[in-house]
Amino acid sequence: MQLLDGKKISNDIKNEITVEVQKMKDRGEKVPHLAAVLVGNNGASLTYVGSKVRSCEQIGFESTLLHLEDTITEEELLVKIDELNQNDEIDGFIVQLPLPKHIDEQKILMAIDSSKDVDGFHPENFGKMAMDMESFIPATPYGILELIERYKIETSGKHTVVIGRSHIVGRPMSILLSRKGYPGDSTVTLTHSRTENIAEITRSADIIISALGVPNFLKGDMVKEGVVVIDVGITRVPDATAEKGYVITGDVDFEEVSKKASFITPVPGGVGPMTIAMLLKNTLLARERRMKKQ
Ligand SMILES: Nc1nc(=O)c2c([nH]1)NC[C@@H]1CN(c3ccc(C(=O)N[C@@H](CCC(=O)O)C(=O)O)cc3)C=[N+]21
Repeated sequence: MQLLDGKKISNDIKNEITVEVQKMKDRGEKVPHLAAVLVGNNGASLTYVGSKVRSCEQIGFESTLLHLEDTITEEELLVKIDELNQNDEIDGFIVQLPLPKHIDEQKILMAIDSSKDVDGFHPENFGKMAMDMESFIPATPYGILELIERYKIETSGKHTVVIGRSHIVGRPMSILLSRKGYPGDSTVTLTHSRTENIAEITRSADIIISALGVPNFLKGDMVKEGVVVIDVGITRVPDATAEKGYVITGDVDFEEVSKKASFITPVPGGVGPMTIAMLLKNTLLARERRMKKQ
């Protein structure tokens, strides 16, 4: 069994981006600028947005954090988004999800200028991705593609089983791995909460990507020998003995499944850090594309 070391690969990618930023500086060009919009004080969201901003500083990007009260109205938030759309200093921005219940998430995502949508959540980017056109690929699926490539995992003709049909991970992942060329050409099965006999399906999988959010869902008897397992789950499970009062737990029973897997991601240290690295990569791409247009 070999670990798919997201921590290490994400650091490699950050170092590669740092080199590109330095070249931009040397040429006297503007460096990439990422803005993050955070509404309210959700604990996990604060952690993630914090590490996005810190990563920007590490690699030499400019960053702006727009931290808004959870009492903000949808209309007021739309005004903030339009300001970011218009602001020429900002190359890309994200609106951290989930949003408070009184705000229509779809309406907000639709308001983001697609050329600054470094999360790749706007339907224009989703459609372009599905049609192999230039777009922003959502950071988590993009990070999984990078892991597959950098560990040279064969995908052509393989049976890939995706668990979970979210717009952010499962659905785009199923499209990306069935595209022509590498890392694609997979025969993809997209499974979800209504899937019957899921263990029968996962047992026939060469590659399993689980983005369900149910701790320790995938057990040893649900996979075949030699399977490649990518665990996107990151649930905070309360644990009084843990330093922070919780442990981050994946969808995969690592203890059992790692005994049969050829490759497997750890949680934490797998897909999570890759998500952040690919958000930075998308921001670099946004800057480069904007510069070309000028
Ligand atoms: N607009 C938007 N874009 C997102 O990309 C987005 C979002 N909303 N909402 C929430 C999810 C989740 N997400 C993670 C990013 C990093 C880690 C990460 O670095 N995880 C570490 C552990 C971090 C910890 O201590 O919790 C790891 O797995 O090793 C996890 C999850 C981005 N998301």
